[in-house]
Amino acid sequence: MSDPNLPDIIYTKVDEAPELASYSLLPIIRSFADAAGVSIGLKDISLAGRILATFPDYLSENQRQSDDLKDLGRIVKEPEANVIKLPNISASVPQLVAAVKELQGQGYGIPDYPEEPSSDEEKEVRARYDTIKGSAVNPVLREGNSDRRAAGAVKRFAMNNPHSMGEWSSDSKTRVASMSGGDFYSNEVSATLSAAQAGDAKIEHVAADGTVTELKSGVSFPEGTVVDATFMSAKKLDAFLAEEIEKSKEEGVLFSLHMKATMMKVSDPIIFGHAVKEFLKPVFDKYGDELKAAGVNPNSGIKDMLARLDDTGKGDEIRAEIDKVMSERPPMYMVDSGKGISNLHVPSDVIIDASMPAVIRAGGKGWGPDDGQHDVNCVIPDNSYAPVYDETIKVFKESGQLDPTTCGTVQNIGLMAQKAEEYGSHPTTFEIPSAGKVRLVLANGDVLHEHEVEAGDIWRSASAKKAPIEDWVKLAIERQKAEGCEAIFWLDESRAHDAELIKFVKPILEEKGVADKFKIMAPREATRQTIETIRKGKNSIAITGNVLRDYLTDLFPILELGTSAKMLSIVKLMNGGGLFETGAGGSAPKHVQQLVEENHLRWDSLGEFCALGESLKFLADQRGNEKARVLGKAVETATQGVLDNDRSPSRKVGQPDNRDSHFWFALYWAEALAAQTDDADIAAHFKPIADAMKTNADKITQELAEAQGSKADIGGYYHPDADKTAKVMRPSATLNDLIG
Ligand SMILES: NC(=O)C1=CN([C@@H]2O[C@H](COP(=O)(O)OP(=O)(O)OC[C@H]3O[C@@H](n4cnc5c(N)ncnc54)[C@H](OP(=O)(O)O)[C@@H]3O)[C@@H](O)[C@H]2O)C=CC1
Ligand SMILES: O=C(O)CCC(=O)C(=O)O
Ligand SMILES: [Mg+2]
Repeated sequence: MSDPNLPDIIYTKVDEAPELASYSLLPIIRSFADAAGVSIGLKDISLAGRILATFPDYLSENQRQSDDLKDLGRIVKEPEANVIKLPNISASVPQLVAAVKELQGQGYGIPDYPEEPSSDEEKEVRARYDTIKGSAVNPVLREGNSDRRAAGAVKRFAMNNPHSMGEWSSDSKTRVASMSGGDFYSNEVSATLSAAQAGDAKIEHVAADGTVTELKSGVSFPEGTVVDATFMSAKKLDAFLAEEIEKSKEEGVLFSLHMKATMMKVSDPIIFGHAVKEFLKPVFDKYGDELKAAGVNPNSGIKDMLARLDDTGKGDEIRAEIDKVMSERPPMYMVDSGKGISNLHVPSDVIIDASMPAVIRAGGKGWGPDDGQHDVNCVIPDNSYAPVYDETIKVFKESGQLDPTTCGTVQNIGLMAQKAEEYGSHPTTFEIPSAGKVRLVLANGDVLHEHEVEAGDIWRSASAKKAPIEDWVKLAIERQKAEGCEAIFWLDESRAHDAELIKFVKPILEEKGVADKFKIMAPREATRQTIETIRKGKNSIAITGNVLRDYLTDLFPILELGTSAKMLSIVKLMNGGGLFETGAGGSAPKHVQQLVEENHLRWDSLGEFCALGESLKFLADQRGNEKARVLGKAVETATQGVLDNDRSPSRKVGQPDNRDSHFWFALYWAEALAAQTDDADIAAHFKPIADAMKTNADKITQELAEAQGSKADIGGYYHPDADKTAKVMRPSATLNDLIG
């Protein structure tokens, strides 16, 4: 083994709801694994943890913490890697700023986040914070492509216990709006590099007067890399937004914007900022200078803007103007209508992968400022992937919503390894300072791509390396072979990047003699075809690029299972290790609020159970650890037990929650271990534990129930107090004794 100190399995410390759940679940996992000699390590990839690890020079000795993300980034490249990754916060600027403030309040002397860095020191601090911002963990850990699907048992359970689905009617006014040109889709160019073109490339801006400014150098492109470049025109974006705001009003629907400001951390907050400015245009026209002087950055949303109004010296006047403009605008899609939090308040509140499926599942309805449900104009400016939602909505209007009791399932094989596609585009995305050209110059001096741009345009280059692309096609072939069902490469031959990928895909399929088993279809056509397939009760495999991986693994699970939390999410690391992600959803901030207010945690850990089972099985296969196999098989039985006996958490206070589901999981796990005959020692160890858990089941669930109903103090949001949180999340003394 390359690293003798590597634990058998590494679990991850994260944020928000999944981290709260870990306080209860991880002690159970550790105690069971320990009995079978399987070691479980822990690495901190939480937002707060990453901030502290980035600023050791600002902290006292005992406050410092190791850079676990860096360690993990190394570990996932080792063949023995076996990591269970829970979802962490991909922080928007407001989230990052809030986390910094909380840590400062706890006595950590870290610097403020410089919104507009001017001195060298501020620029250095800002550069460090920029490494923490947005999707900063996944691109590092995902050194493999993605395989996401619902386990058979989970899908069967959903068919027998369907979630509610809103009804779609053919006269719904809900629709998707995208730009008619000038977007990333229409400006994209792409090429695959030859050996002569490989090496370190650079990106340059050439101003109208010929001045050349280097935007980025040392962008490493090995031979065979697919290199794209594209831009979104700021002018066309603004005109489009203005038109859609007007149209929403005329059509009597809610205005909504769906972006991925967290994962697409450079481009999407800028697009979000354009929407804020356009929606409040009269305010910015009138008070632009004052707002700028007060540090208002539209990319951070209306909430941040409101908080800074008093610093303008014209707080009341501007507030009145905002209210006036809002009353003239179409009603906005709300995040929390009760608290007046709109779609444009915080860039990370409405995240497209979760938000669009929610609208679609609800029959095309969103919440308006009047606390009522209405049809929505779903604005998704770029056309690269918007057609998926547009077509889903069209199909549902034509022939109704899906029936979860009969529909088949959509699995996904997603290209994401080694920062493929948009994941690697953050350092090569720029808001253009002045009109001119942007060009991408290769190591040999070739100008590979060039665009005429104007000030404010958003230019970006993304790339995908050859080895990950080939690995992705092979993974798709394996999966199709295992399932024998329809398999579609969601690639659009009229899109530059996709056309390059198709040049890789076709020869591999031919060479392996499986070309007849696969279709290649543009996202819109693939959406229709796939929905038709699953409507007939059959299954389909969607083989997609990185962004569609993200979108589809929320969209279809939310329609089929009611949530993406129940997905099995496996990343076969390219160097041989395994990364087992828990579910396909996020970190559910709403769930934390509920815990703090009424001590009920509705987070469903089914994703964690599935990942644990896979991780243990992988340990057994990879290293011949037969005790891990015994543990892993029993995890599957326990997961089935949680489903069969309806032990998943409920949404309402006073009913069993996340902690109850962990107790039942532990009981079923112990029973399965006691009952198995592959390892007598393990059976003997767990027999008394299983018996004691069963005998005390009433007492334990009683103790858990008594904890609910009042406020819970966990001593922080981004950096909760470990002792307080453990106390809240482990309220049953009887269970704690049994776990030991
Ligand atoms: N690191 C990662 O892999 C990912 C991180 N994120 C991050 O997570 C944060 C929140 O993202 P958001 O888009 O709101 O998505 P979430 O998936 O956290 O939340 C959307 C909704 O999904 C439901 N949900 C998700 N997971 C579970 C679960 N385990 N049990 C029960 N219900 C669940 C909840 O619905 P309800 O409230 O109706 O119960 C929740 O409110 C952001 O910071 C984002 O960047 C997002 C995706 C992946
Ligand atoms: O990397 C991110 O920020 C989000 C990832 C995500 O949503 C997903 O993988 O489903
Ligand atoms: Mg996602």
